[in-house]
Amino acid sequence: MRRLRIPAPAPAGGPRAPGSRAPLALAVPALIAVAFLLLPLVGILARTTWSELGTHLTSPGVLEALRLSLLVSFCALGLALLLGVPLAWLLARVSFPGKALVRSLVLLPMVLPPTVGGVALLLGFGRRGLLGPWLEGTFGIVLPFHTSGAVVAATFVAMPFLVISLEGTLAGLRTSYEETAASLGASPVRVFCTVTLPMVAPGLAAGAALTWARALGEFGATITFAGNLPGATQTLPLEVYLLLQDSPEAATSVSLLLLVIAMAVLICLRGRWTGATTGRPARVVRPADDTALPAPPATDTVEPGTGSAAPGERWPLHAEVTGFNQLTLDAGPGTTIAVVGPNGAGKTTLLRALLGLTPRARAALRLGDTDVGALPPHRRGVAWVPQDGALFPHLTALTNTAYGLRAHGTPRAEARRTAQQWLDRLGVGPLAHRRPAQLSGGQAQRVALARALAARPRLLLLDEPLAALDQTTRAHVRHTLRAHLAAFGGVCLLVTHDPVEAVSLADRVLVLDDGRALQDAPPAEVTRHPRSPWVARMLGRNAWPGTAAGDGLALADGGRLVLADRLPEGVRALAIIAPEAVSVHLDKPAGSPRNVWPGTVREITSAGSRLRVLVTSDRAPDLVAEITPSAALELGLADGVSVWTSVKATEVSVVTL
Ligand SMILES: Nc1ncnc2c1ncn2[C@@H]1O[C@H](COP(=O)(O)OP(=O)(O)OP(=O)(O)O)[C@@H](O)[C@H]1O
Repeated sequence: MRRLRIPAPAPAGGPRAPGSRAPLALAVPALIAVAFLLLPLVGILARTTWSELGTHLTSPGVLEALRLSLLVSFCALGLALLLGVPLAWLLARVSFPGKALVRSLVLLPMVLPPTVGGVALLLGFGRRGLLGPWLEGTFGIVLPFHTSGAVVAATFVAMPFLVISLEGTLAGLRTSYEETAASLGASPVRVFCTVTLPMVAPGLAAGAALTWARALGEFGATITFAGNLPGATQTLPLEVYLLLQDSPEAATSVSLLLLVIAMAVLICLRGRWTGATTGRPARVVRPADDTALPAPPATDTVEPGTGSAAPGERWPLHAEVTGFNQLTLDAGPGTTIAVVGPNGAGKTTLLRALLGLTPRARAALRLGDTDVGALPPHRRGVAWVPQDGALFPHLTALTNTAYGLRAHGTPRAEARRTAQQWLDRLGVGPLAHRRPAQLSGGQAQRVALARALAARPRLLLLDEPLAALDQTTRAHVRHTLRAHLAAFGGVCLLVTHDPVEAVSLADRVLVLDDGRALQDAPPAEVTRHPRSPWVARMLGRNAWPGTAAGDGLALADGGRLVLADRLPEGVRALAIIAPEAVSVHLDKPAGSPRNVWPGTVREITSAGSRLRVLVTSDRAPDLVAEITPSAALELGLADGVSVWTSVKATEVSVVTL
C-alpha cells in the first residue's frame, strides 16, 4: 500500500524552505537592530530600584499624573473614534477628489516631530491661533493650559493609528456584505452599525488599542500646546521628564510602568495591526452535504405573515437601462428571467444598475405602479443574492434571515418568528442557530435565499445562485428555488452560465452581449433558435455563423456548409448543428452527406453516458460530435487520431441574424 506523505505545515511567521538559513550578511545587522531596540529597555529593567517601586508609583504626584493620563488618553480615544471611524470609512469606501491628500494629512502627525505638532496646534487652536479666539469668544473654551488641550494634543498624534488600521480593515472587507444589507432595506447608517462595524471589529479594536497607547505616551505636542500644569495637563510622560531632574529612580519606575503598559498592548495585538486585520476571512464555500436536512417542501401553502407572495402583492417590472447596458425589460409578476451571456457581457452590471449600485449603468425602474429608479438602493424593494450568498458572518442563520424584516421596522420577536418560518420553508429550519461558517455551501445558499425572500422584495436578483454547489446539492437547491420562485409575486432575474439552470428555472432567457439584449425569448425558443454562437455553445450545440451563398453558407471562420433549403443570397445566418447529428468515420464516407470534412481529434470528454469528441479541421470550424463510448472504442478514437466528420444537410438548423 502506498502511503501519502503530508507535508508539514509552514512554520508560523511565513514559509521557509527546509534547511534554509538566514545569510550572515543579513542576520548580523538584524541581530544588532534587535539589540539596539532591546538595550534601552533592559536598561530600564536593570536600573529600576525594585524595593522602591511601590513607593514611587503610589506617590501623590505620580498618582495624580496617572489619573490625568488615563483621563486624557481615554478622552483622546473617544474623540479619535468619533472622528476617525467616519474618516476611515470615507477613505476606504468613497472616491473623492483629493483623497490622496487627505490620506497624507491623516499620516502627517505620525511623521511630524511632536513639538512641531504642538506649535501647529497652538497656531490653529491657541488663544492667538486661527480658531482659538472664536472658541474663546463663542464658547469660552481655552484649550492651552487646560486638560482639554492635552486631550486635543493626544488626539492629534494618536488618531492616525486608528484611521490607518481601520481603513486597511475596511478595504479588506468585501463590499458585497454592505450592498446586500442595503438591498434588504437597511439604511446606510444601519448598514454601518449592524454590518460594517461588527465585521471590522478586530481591526477597530487593534487600532483603538494602539491609539490609546499612543495617547497615553504622548509628550511633545502636549507640553508645547497644553503646557505642564500639575493636575491639569501634567500627564505621566511629563511627570517622568520632571522626575528625571529631581529623582531619577522615581523616573525609572514610572518609565517602567509606561513600558509595561505599551508592551501589554502590543502583546495583546500580536502584530494584528501590521497586516492581519483585513476583516474576517471570507467563508469558504465547501461542497455541501445536504442529505442530513429534510428536502424542502415542493409546494407549501403556509405563508409567513410578511411573505412576498401574499395575495394582492404582485409586482410587474418595467426597466429602461442606459449606460453600459442598453435595454428595455418588461415582465409580468411571477416571471423568472435567466440572464445569460459570455464573460463581460454586462450581466452583473445589469443587476447592479437595477439595484442602483453602479454609476456604469442607470435603470429607470418601475415595480408595479411605483417608480423606484430614483430611490437609493435600500428603498427600492430590490433584493439581491450575490454569488457567494454574502451571509453576514457575525449573525446566525436566523438573525441573517430576520435582517431585512428588522430593517423594515418589524419588531424583533415577530421578525424572528417570520424568519424561522422562511428557514423552515427552505428546509434549513433546524440550522437557525448556526453561523454562516458552520453551514455547508448548499445550506448557506438556502439561508441567503430565505433572507432575500423574507425581506418581501418586489424584484429578486440572483447572481449565479448555484454556481458554488456540487451537482447533488445543485439539484436540491434548484428544486427549492423552483418551488419558491413559483410562489414569488415579483419578477426574478437570475444570472447563470448553466443551461440546465436557465432552461429549468426560467420563463424567459435574456441573452446579453456587450451590454445589449441579443435575444429575449422562452427557453424552448432559445434552445431551438439560439441567436448567438455563444448561447448555442452554452446549450451544447455547434454554432457556425456565415453568409448565404449558393446552396449553403460561406462560413465566417472559413469553409462551406451545404443547407437543405436555400437562403436568399447574402443573408447572415447562424447554422446550428446538434453534436448527436455529427458522424465520425475513419475513412471518407461515400454517399449521401454533402457536408464532409477531414479533421483531427483534439479532445474527448464525457457527457453523461456519452462522449463528446472535439474535431478540428483546416476545412471547417471546430466541430463537436457526441457518440457512444462503444463507438469511440470501435473507431479507436484518441487525441491526435485523423478522422472524417459528416453532417447531413437536413440536420442543420438555421437562424437568420
Ligand atoms: N467597476 C468597473 N469599472 C470599469 N469597468 C468595469 C467595472 N466592472 C465591470 N466592468 C466592465 O464592464 C463589462 C461588464 O462587466 P460585468 O461584470 O457586468 O460582466 P458579466 O457579464 O457579469 O461577466 P462575468 O460573466 O464574467 O461575471 C466588462 O467589460 C467589465 O470589464
